[in-house]
Amino acid sequence: MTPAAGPAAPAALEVERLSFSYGKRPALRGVGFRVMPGEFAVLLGPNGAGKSTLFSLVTRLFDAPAGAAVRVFGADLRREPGKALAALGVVFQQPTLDPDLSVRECLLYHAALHGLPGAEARERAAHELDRVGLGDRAADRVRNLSGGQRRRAEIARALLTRPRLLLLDEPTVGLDAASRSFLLDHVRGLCRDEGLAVLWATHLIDEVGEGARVLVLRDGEIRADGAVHEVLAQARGAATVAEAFARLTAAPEQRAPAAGAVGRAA
Ligand SMILES: Nc1ncnc2c1ncn2[C@@H]1O[C@H](COP(=O)(O)OP(=O)(O)OP(=O)(O)O)[C@@H](O)[C@H]1O
Repeated sequence: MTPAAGPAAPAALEVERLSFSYGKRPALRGVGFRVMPGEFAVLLGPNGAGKSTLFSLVTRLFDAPAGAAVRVFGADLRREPGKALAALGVVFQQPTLDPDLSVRECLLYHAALHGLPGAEARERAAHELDRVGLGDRAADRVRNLSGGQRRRAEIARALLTRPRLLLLDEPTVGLDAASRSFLLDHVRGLCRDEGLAVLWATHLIDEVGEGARVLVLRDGEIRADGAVHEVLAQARGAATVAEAFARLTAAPEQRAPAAGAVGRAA
């Protein structure tokens, strides 16, 4: 499915003038961007760029400072937090499943916290676990699952409440190639087939697939924003995403001057 929104439809996520500091250390500086329904948006940034801080603000773990705006499907996070957060699913960077519970129990507990009636919760849990290939592991304790299986269970859990916007903070860290590609395919399929909007934070360039929207974040600033070909152009005509990322995230003294003086990276 292509992004289904017409011109009047609100963005799934709209962030404006978002700044945040830990004490005197700025982590985000005037960040602004949108993610549209059905869009797979990759928030690409090196360690310390501000990705997790951004997630903490969008999920309201931290309050955004006055002057900033975060809207989820048009609902302002500060004025209508219940409405904004109801549309949101999140997979945090640190795993949050209880290792002593079974996979099914983890999902049902989450569903109960969100007020889903028992029968519906059981049906949705079974459906989501099937979709990530864990239907036959529902009764297993989380501690007996591999890292990749735990991530899949976390995604199944995040989808129980049928969010229209899913945030994933470096969901593939520590996973092997097969597990990474399974997760990417599953989530991209949800964007394409169900119109889910996704913000996928990573520092792994190869997770930017075809058709992705790319937001490059460094030192708390958006350095580039657009489709892959637009980001290559914004990086002074880079040939690859890797080259664009290297240029856009280089320290100031390493940035080559514009106007043709730049050679192609290997
Ligand atoms: N709780 C905190 N207290 C103080 N400084 C923090 C805190 N959390 C993050 N920072 C700082 O804020 C900046 C942004 O960090 P953040 O964790 O948001 O980046 P990130 O892009 O998620 O990095 P990574 O890829 O390493 O997880 C960094 O300079 C970091 O040291």
